[in-house]
Amino acid sequence: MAIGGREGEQSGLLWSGRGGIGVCGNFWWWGLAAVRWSGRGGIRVCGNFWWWGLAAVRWSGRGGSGPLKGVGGIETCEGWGGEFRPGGWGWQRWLGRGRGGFGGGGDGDRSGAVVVRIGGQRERRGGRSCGRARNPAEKIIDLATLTGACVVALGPSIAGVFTPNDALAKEVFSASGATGEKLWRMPLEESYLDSMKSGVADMVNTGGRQGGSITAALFLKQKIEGCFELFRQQQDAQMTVNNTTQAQLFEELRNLITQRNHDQGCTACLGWLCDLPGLAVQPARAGCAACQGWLCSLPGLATLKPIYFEIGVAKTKKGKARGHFTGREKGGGEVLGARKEVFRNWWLCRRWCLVAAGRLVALEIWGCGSRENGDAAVWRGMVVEQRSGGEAIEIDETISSQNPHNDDLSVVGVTVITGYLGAGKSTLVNHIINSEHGKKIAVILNEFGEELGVERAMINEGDGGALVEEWVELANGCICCTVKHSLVQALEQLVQRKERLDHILLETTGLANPAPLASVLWLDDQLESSVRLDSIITLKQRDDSSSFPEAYYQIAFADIIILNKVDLLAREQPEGTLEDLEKEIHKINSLANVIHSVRCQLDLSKILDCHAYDATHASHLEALLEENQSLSTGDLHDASVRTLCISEPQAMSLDKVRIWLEEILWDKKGGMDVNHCKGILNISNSDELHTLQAVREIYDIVPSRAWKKEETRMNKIVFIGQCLDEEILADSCKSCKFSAFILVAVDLSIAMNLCNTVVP
Ligand SMILES: Nc1nc2c(ncn2[C@@H]2O[C@H](COP(=O)(O)OP(=O)(O)OP(=O)(O)O)[C@@H](O)[C@H]2O)c(=O)[nH]1
Repeated sequence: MAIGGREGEQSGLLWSGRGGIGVCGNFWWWGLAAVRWSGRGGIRVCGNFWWWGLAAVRWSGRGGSGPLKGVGGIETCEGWGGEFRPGGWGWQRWLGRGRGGFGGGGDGDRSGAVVVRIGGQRERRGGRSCGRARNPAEKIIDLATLTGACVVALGPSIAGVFTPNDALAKEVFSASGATGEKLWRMPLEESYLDSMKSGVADMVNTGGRQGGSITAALFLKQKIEGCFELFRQQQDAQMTVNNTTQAQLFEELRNLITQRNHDQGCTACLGWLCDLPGLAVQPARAGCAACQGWLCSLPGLATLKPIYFEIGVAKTKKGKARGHFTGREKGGGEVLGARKEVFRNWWLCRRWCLVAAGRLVALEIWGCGSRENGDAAVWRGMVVEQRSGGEAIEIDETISSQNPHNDDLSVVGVTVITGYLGAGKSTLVNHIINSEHGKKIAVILNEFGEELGVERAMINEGDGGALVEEWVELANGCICCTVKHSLVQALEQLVQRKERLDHILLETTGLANPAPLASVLWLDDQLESSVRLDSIITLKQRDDSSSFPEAYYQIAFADIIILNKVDLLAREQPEGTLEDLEKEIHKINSLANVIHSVRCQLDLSKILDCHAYDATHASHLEALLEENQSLSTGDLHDASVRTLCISEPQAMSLDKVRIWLEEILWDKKGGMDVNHCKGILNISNSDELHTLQAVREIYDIVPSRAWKKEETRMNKIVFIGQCLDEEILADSCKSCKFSAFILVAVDLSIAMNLCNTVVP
């Protein structure tokens, strides 16, 4: 995107690309071999500058005397991408959308807008603080995969170019002519913006499948425009700090850190971004520059209070100062278990990304976690590092602030009740609310418009309706697609009630696919959300034919399957039918607990408070995996949904497991489509058994308990999905074995050639 410069100003060029933890963290740590599909833009930019040596980068933004022309900005999207947050995908889970999405929509990569936006601002700030480049970058080239839609349109060898600026297009095309890189100019069809209207965010981040790369580009354009004008106005006001010495700047940062009011920032940045001069593009109360209020207005996300986290500073052999993860809480004890892993990974990622930027930089580490006493907390540490290898300064003020919203941390379990048409969902809801359990239960019903009120009428809520604390009807669409936002709002209202609920039942339509619901409800423990996904229950009856794909998915994602109407089965086909049905279910999902019932009359302890997605629930998971030891693996190339179990005795590297899983879950390695996945892992250098859970592309690996002495340490993973290939899974799994050697491969890209050719 080109941003028009001021009169008389020499223009700078900013290369921008999105990076996330799956990308940059692994990338810098494990080498380029770990590059993920998503976020490659960031990698391209990193790669260019890394290849030539960071010393070559001139942050003046005008080429200067360095061999590279331009400025590289790898912006790491926190909050909206979820990738940088402790716990990995937690934020996305809440948002319930794809990678990097921060408007209300399905696809990711649009966070490039924020990348470009903040990147542009930071470059300006970087220039200012170094006292060199007073001009901002006037041209920005954002390298983005645009969710891959451009590859669908143009194939793998031609890159699409979107810009409203003909001069910049000409420049880029002349560079492409010189380098032999193939580019094709794509239209920015403004009328497509109509498909991106949102009732929740300022716009959705995707217009759907059609014209996917165009709507992605429009989204970027939309977000960038206006921002720079605002920034320019602010910059004028802030020029006074241009000549600030570095010592003053440290002081300035230190003051900002200690003085700011964290209640003003959102949980994406806790005011860090919005308070820094030049980054506050809008008032903090409306959200900071990182999320524009989108994250902080979501339920459950504005409930964290910050505390301080210790970062050590050491000198490298070359005398360069570098911060390092100490594993200690400031003034407190050791950070343990899941949090330690989470923070360590996050730290690695953040450190590398920002140090790689090679300028005066504030390194920051923060994240969400539970303290042992149950308080919600955000951990924060900060190191300010000098650009050219000078002394590092550790800022050691402890930051603490009270959180007014976080008095009650009890979490309400949500049971999703799904099942094909007429399978008995309402019968089960009826049974639950009419049973003796002493719980305050709310029911969320999802109905299509024409059925409005019918479902509710069919449920007998006792005399005067006293048995149900709250009814919420989500009409006019299926909960897994069109009314997902209403679901979030409904949950928010329910958990904010004065009187706490004990449980929420969510009855879907017969055609719902539970996967998107799981991604909305399955939250990170660290996020301290007020709701948690307790389990997905699927009602199954004999007549649910396998020819209905929804019925397949409902079984594949289920934690509990109620084989209902067994009275009819016994009456109509007494011999062997029940066993056959059970076998059929187990072929699809051998991890689910199958319960037989007549009119859903069953023991509630088997279906409520199952904690199927909790990190602490390892024993149940282990038992399930034990039963799956002898799974049949025949007939594996069949496209139907089925279960496959692989095991590997040797310890695995956690980072490699993540890379491996992401290739399977995100990139669909070997054409496999994994719906659901559970496992226990033997992680190298750890005495704890780790559990793995995945629903679609969302996954979680957490340490669960210490390995027992008498136990044989083992990795065992069960996959449920389509086109599963045991050979590919087992072979590729071997690549996760812990090894001290790392292969680093360097990928030269289109961006690399262009970067050296485009004259800013
Ligand atoms: N014989 C028999 N009938 C049952 C059983 N369970 C439910 N039914 C009946 O099956 C019919 C459908 O049950 P519902 O609970 O309404 O099923 P549902 O899944 O909510 O249906 P939809 O919302 O239309 O998808 C009702 O007439 C129930 O009385 C059972 O175990 N045996």
